[in-house]
Amino acid sequence: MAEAGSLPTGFGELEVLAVGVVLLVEALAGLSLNSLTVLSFCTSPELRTPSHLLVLSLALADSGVSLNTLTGATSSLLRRWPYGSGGCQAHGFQGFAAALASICSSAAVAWGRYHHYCTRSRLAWSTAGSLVLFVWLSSAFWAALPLLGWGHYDYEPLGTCCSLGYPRGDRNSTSFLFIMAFFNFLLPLFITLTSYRLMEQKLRRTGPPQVNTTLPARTLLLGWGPYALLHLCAALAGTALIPPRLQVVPALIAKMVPTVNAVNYALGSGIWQCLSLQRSGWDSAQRAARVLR
Ligand SMILES: CC1=C(/C=C/C(C)=C/C=C/C(C)=C/C=O)C(C)(C)CCC1
Repeated sequence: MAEAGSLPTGFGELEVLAVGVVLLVEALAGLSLNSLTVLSFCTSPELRTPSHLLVLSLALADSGVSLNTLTGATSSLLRRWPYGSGGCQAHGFQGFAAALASICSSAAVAWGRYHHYCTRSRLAWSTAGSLVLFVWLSSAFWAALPLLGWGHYDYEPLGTCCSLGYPRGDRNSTSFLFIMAFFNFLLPLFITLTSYRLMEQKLRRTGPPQVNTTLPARTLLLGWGPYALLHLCAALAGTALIPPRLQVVPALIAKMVPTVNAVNYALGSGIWQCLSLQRSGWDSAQRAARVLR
């Protein structure tokens, strides 16, 4: 990690500043859009349905990713990590748990939509609730393992954020990477792809589908795939051949996912519209009250 006030090796002054600014923009966009989604749920009773519960879980996970990004942005702008090694472990755990919850919640939303459009039965509260509980417990479980010695958390190349450390070429971290990636990336990606593919086939007969069936899987693949690729390269060949500047890119791409998700899921399923409809409802009620006074 960089000493206080000095630049991390491989980075210039302007680059550290640029990464800090990009992280700040990503964090603020992700936090504000996902807070809007959470606010819509709190204020609109019509959104309190089992399928929307899955979207709420995704918005909460994405808010967690954005909050983690905000910490990374502020320390990048400070050019040092001010919270010590305990803070690094806590930051790594929080960001990784939120990232896994986001990936798995996307798969849960995809399955929920498949259930909604392709089966005749309604999604029950107990099913949606158990799914959300499972997603969060499983994410916390996988994110706790590096704290317990399987895998590890470490500083990212810039030295101002912490995340899952690269495999060190030993069996411990390599086995963690492959098993974790199977359950938390490949499996959710498969569920997402299959659910939307089946939905497309079914809905093609009844007209164009009402939801975007390609963007969620693409977001998972393009948003989190570079992280997976970087760690895979590190496991197979080490990081000596990957320039530090290139190692920062997957994190910058992944931290854009909360914003893309908020726009796709909330806008696509009319969640923010509920908020604006309710506002206009309040406005007209207030206007009516003023007329009556
Ligand atoms: C290695 C690896 C992954 C790593 C994810 C990480 C390291 C996420 C960290 C996210 C953070 C810190 C977000 C903060 O805002 C994935 C994508 C699960 C896919 C499988 C391989």
